[in-house]
This record gives sequence, structure tokens and C-alpha cells, in this order.
Amino acid sequence: MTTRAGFVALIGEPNAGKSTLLNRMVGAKVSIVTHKVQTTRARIRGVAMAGDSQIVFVDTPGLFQPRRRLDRAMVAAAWSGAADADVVVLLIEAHRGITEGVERILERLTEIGQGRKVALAINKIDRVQAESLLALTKDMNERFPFVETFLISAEKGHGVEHLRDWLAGEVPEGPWLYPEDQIADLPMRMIAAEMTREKLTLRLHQELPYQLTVETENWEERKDGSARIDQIVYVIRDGHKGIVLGHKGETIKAVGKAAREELEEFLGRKVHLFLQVKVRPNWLEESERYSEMGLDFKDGN
Ligand SMILES: Nc1nc2c(ncn2[C@@H]2O[C@H](COP(=O)(O)OP(=O)(O)OP(=O)(O)O)[C@@H](O)[C@H]2O)c(=O)[nH]1
Repeated sequence: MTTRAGFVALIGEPNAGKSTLLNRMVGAKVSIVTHKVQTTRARIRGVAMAGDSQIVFVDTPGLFQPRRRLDRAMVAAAWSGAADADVVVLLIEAHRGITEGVERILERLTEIGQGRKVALAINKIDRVQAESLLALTKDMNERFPFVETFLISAEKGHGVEHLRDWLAGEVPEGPWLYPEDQIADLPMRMIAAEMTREKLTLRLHQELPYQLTVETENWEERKDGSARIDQIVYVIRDGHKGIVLGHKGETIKAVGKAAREELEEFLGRKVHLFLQVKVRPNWLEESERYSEMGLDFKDGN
């Protein structure tokens, strides 16, 4: 069996229908990762299996005209997600056509998109007459060399399967990024890791080693209804390990307690959380691409 796997970034103006489309493509298999923790890194929104392909969708905050600093950071994250993806899909709204926002995205795509696979998906086709779609398709393709154009209605499901199957064939050949049996609880593992990372950030303030990541290694459902969760905090230097552990292990203990309490509240049941701190000097190099995507790098990927 030849497997394929890769990253797909969905970009578009706010309200274009990205979430609706993602939910449809990912289906019930993987729920969407949403959590209040704000970070500017692009993260995984879901993983779709289509035939022998694994499509990993990365989140891109809506592309709007940034004003505040945080907004600028979010838009930058959206673009970096797009720059690293194997395929970019630009989603626009059929009834709104080429808005100023779309024009700005096209300008930016022209700058970064050269040599990149960019497809166009015209969404909400249920809201317009068929004839207008032809003109819009032509107009958009004159402005940018899209490799393919799809006419879809994310809400009604029209054309969505076709788009997903096409993406499945476009992601590069290679081993799956996630074992199939892990996909189902992937979002929970990520959320749990993120909670611990957030507690570390709160606790350590400026002392926080910049290059640090948390991975959920193991998740075990226990008969009594509780969950045992094992996580590893990876740092790149011995000195960082000391900071994370704290005097007599006080810091990591407090972090573990706070993370466990939040997890218990989130899951509505008892949690046993075990944290380990490990030094992995090359972590950053090994995982750069993955961590940028909000992915926790796993050996062998
Ligand atoms: N008529 C119609 N409405 C749609 C379609 N797809 C999405 N919508 C609606 O468009 C609105 C925005 O959809 P979202 O999926 O939240 O859009 P988004 O791009 O994720 O928005 P942001 O999170 O703000 O970036 C929602 O009210 C959807 O129900 C479609 O195919 N047809």
C-alpha cells in the first residue's frame, strides 16, 4: 500500500466557511480542536483519512487587515501555516465575489505562493445562480494561477467530497503522520498538552525556557472512570530542566496540580497526571516543521 500524508492550509477571509468545510471533510472521526488557550502558532484542526491518504488540516486564523499587534501576529501565523503546507486552499464566498479582502489575499499569495500548489474553492454556491460562477471562476483564475478550482457548498455538502479526494491525491507520498488508532483521541491529547504548557508559561513567566514543548505520551482510560495521562516536557538544555523542575521539584509539582485540576474540570472526571522533564538537545531541529504546525513531533515521523 502506498500511503500519502501532508499538510493542507485552508485560507480565506473571516466567515468564508472554513470551519464548516473542515468539519465536513474531517467528519466525525476527529473532532475539531478548540480551546481557549491562545497561541499564535498555527495548529492542527483535524485529520481526515481518505483512502490511503492522511490529510492534516492546519488552522489558519481568518485573514483580515490586521490592526492590533495580536491581530498582526495571528495573520502572520496564518501565512506561515500556508507557507509550510503542501497544499493551500483559498476559500472565497460565491455571492461576495472578489472583495477587497480577497484582493489582498491574492496579492500576498502572489508574493509567497510561487511554485506552491494553491487551489481555489468557491463556497456558498447555494446562494448564487450558476451563471455567475463561471465569470467568477474565470476572473479569479486570471488573477492567480490556481492549480484547480472547486465549486462547493460546505454547508450543504456539495462538491466537498470531490475536493477532499483531490487533496488526498495531492499530498506527498509518505508514511502517515499519525497512527490511525491515535487519530480519534488526538485532539484531546493535544488539548491536554496545551493545558500543561499554559500552566508552565503562567508559572515561569520570563524564566520560561523559550524552547520547550509538551507531549502527551500516554492516555489510559481506567475502569473506575478516571484517566491516567503521562506527559513529557521536553527542554533543550540541562539548565532548563532545573528551571522547569524548580527547587525540590516544587515548580513542576505546582504545574502538574494546576494542569490536572483544569483537565478534570474540562473532562468532568478524575485525572491522574504524570509529568516528566526530559532534555533533548536537538528537539528544535527535529521538530521545527511539526511544532510550527502545532504538531508534537514523534520519533520516527
Ligand atoms: N449558505 C451557505 N452558508 C454557508 C456555507 N458554508 C458556510 N456557511 C455559513 O457561513 C458562516 C461562516 O462559516 P464558518 O465556517 O464559521 O466560517 P469561517 O471561515 O470558519 O469563519 P472564521 O472562523 O471567522 O474565520 C456560517 O454562518 C455558516 O453557516 C455554504 O456553503 N452556504
